[in-house]
Amino acid sequence: MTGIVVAESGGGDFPASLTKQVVVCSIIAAFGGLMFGYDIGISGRGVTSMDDFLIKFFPDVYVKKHKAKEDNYCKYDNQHLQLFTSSLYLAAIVASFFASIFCRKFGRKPTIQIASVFFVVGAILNTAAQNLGMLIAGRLCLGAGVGFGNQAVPLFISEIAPAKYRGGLNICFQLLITVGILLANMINYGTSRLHPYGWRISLGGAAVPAIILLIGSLVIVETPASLLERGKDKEGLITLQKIRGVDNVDKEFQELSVATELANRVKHPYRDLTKRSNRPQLVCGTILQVFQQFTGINVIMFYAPVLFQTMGFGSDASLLSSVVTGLVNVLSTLVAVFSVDIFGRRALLMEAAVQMLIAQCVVGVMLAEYLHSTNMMPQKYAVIVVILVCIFVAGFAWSWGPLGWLIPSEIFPLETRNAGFFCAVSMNMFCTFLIAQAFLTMLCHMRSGIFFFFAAWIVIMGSFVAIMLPETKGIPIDEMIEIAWKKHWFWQRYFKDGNNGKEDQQFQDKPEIKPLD
Ligand SMILES: OC[C@H]1O[C@](O)(CO)[C@@H](O)[C@@H]1O
Repeated sequence: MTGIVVAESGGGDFPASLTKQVVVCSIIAAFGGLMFGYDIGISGRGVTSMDDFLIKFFPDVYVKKHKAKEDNYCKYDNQHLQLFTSSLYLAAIVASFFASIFCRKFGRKPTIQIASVFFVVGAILNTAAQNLGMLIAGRLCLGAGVGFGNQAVPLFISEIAPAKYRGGLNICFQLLITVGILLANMINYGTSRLHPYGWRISLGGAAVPAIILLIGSLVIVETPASLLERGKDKEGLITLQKIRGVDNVDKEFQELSVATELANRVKHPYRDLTKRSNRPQLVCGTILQVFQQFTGINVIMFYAPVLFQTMGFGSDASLLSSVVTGLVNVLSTLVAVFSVDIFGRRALLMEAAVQMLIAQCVVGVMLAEYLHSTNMMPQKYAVIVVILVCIFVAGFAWSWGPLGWLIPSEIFPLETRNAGFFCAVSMNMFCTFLIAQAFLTMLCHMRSGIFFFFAAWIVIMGSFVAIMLPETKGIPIDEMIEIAWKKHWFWQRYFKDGNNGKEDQQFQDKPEIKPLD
């Protein structure tokens, strides 16, 4: 299996202008992120708090919700309801494994096309759903789309972007995820008044970006790296000239060829990944995804309306509050686009950890205080909780959200980058599934204590970053081992053998690249 091939700038003297081709192709591909975000926003934050939807598919929850005496914390504790949200992530884990193989064998473009077909079918099944089976089948299709999309889109964008713009473009994937969540929240707000089929419009809305992605994916280019990886050198050169907008791309093409050649020498990247010298990147890359999810962000993303209703808000106020947090999410992710290369990764992650910790603890205390005694939070305190939730979401959105994807994409050496990135993506999906499946039950049993549970995780992750995570800002990817890992007080011991930590002879000599005629 070959590795991801992302051209490095080396001296940064490749043609670096952002051409129309790159911008258009990136925007089209990023619709994969928008689809992912829309699916996140539509399920937990919307249709599951709509009565018409509950009556049709989850009548038990509907009855419980409207029982005056029912304990607020347990109103929505229903395994089927949670399965509706979390089934998507199970499908995504399985799909992303197959997607990683498909992506290497057939290219990024067909992988994105398959993702969009899954998205369209899933949206149709969900809109037309007559029973729970059909609903879950639709979610599974959407999950398969997420698996294929999330594996291919970040790769696709990274591989066509000029090195200088890769960081910013990479975060645009997360930015579109947040836009998708917000759009879904706004649509939910409108459709919740359309009885009895508003929820069908919400679920059907997913078909619009899916169709745009499907049509758009027919016109995007294949990445030069993927073409080279599959032996189509001439096509790779022509595509590179096309996306850079100049004829002279020799230097970048040469480096790309060297990188491909090196990556192609690795026959078992998954086995390689377990080697001692790859352990630091594997540990940090995957644990960041665990941490990203255990901030508790998806409690807000999936269940904010449920949470706000738990505090005594009406349905409308709950959905509106979700729109507000969704907007904060988008705007704060924009902050990350511009600040990540100025303040660095560690500073953003640590600052946000403190911010999120304070917000979680105060919300926990307020819920414990007011919901315990009255089963209904006074309005002015509920508003404070919404503001605290916004502070929490802002912290997440300019740190753990985008950096959870960016850091794993920049710390692995080329030859294990594909395998390493797959581990990170599937870990993200797995932890998202865990939270989606368990949250409502946890809320019922742990009550306001759930906020302290996530607060404890935030202490752990903040400490991990402070002690264990090297700074990667501004370091060229191919110098990451020398500058970031070998100088780190702890991780340096993994690179003691003096050959860049690579134990194989295969990496000792650089391949010679034959010129193309
Ligand atoms: O913006 C919040 C969203 O971002 C993600 O963490 C993906 O990076 C999702 O799991 C979450 O719902």
